[in-house]
Amino acid sequence: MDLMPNFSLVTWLLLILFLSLLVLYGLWPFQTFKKQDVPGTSSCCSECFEKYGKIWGFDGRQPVLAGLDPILIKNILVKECYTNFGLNGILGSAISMAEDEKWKRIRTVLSPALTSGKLKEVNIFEAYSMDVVVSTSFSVNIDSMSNPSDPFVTNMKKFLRFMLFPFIAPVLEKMNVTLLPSRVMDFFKGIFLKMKKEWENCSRTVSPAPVASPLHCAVLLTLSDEEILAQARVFVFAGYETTSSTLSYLSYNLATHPDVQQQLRDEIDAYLPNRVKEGEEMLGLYQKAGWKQDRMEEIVTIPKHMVVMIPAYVLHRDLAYWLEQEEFRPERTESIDPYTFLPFGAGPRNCIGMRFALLIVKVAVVVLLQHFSFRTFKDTPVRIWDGVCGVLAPQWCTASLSWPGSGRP
Ligand code: HEM
Repeated sequence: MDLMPNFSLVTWLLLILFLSLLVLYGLWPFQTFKKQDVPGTSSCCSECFEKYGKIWGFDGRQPVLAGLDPILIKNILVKECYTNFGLNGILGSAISMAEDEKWKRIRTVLSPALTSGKLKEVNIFEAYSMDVVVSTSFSVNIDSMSNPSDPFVTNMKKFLRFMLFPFIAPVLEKMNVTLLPSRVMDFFKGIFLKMKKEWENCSRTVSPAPVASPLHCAVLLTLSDEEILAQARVFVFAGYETTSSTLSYLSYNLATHPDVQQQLRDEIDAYLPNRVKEGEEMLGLYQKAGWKQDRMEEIVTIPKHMVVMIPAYVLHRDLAYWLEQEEFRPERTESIDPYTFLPFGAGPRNCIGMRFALLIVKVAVVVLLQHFSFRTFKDTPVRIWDGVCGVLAPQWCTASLSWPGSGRP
């Protein structure tokens, strides 16, 4: 008796194709973490945590290892200097995408432009995030609040709508495709070429230049046109959303904590009775909460090219490191372990714009509090954070964020 069904050749081929795809995408990719006994999206055990510390994996075609252990974080961010996921095309030369020697060269050129000394020369008084970041990246002054239809503002918004899909980047690379709208990119290129001419003229005639733009310095140094343009774009991209959301969250916290707001205003009035002064260290945000560091008992081998993620949101709420981690407590000013508090990353590839961002935020808050008060109104939500961490640490991110074996309630 013939046990094989009487399928046509095409049906057999489709069946084989289906089974191969199932193995390739549905079964085989989910072995990476299981093989190493690392807790993954498909497995969870407190013994694994005790064995390796706070790490877990997201299985799939592109396995992603996530970790909260300060030793692991230090190794990745400092010792094994990592690279970000890549992008091709016009952003391929941006500092945040560049790798190895190319990154070193670009970082060396840009870093001096963002030292505290240089930042003092930048006019940031009209600033809020977009205006400041655009003026420092492209040396173009915009007033996005009064002129929302300014071509620079509209193109900026289109540019910022663009989302990054790290896992398809290699495919796009091969196809030489970029996700950024070319019309928007051409707009920025036009502005850049115009500005470059002015910078070159001004560097020959006036010294120092009227605007202390990082890109001005770059023009004077060694980057190619394509590289300078990529940095301008990425500065806007990296600097706008981050500083504006920091300001939004800060104003929310000040509105919901009127006592803290009053204290801050009193300090501002005491230090700056008449005018705004830049660069004062006024806002300390977190403190180390007297935690005992867990040690990784066993070594996990991280295969080459595996994506490693450090979920800062979860790290900054881990009860092992922070007391009352959900509370806005600006008086947390004690020394902080650099690897459990990573608002600007750590190591050689940390945020190059950190000082600049802090300056923008501090000056904005000082000016605002000298003139206004932040208040809640009846629809202001009491909690705005719920729901994020379940995505980042699915199995262990419970309401109390306590980890197996973390030693804290
Ligand atoms: C509150 C505001 C900001 C926050 C929270 C922030 C945060 C960060 C973090 C966490 C990283 C490291 C990312 C990683 O580890 O891969 C980073 C990198 C970077 N940031 Fe910021 N940033 C802010 C503002 C800015 C500003 C204003 C600029 C531009 C002037 C900027 C430019 C960059 C660049 C170019 C990198 C990549 C550096 C490299 O790869 O060498 N950031 N930022």
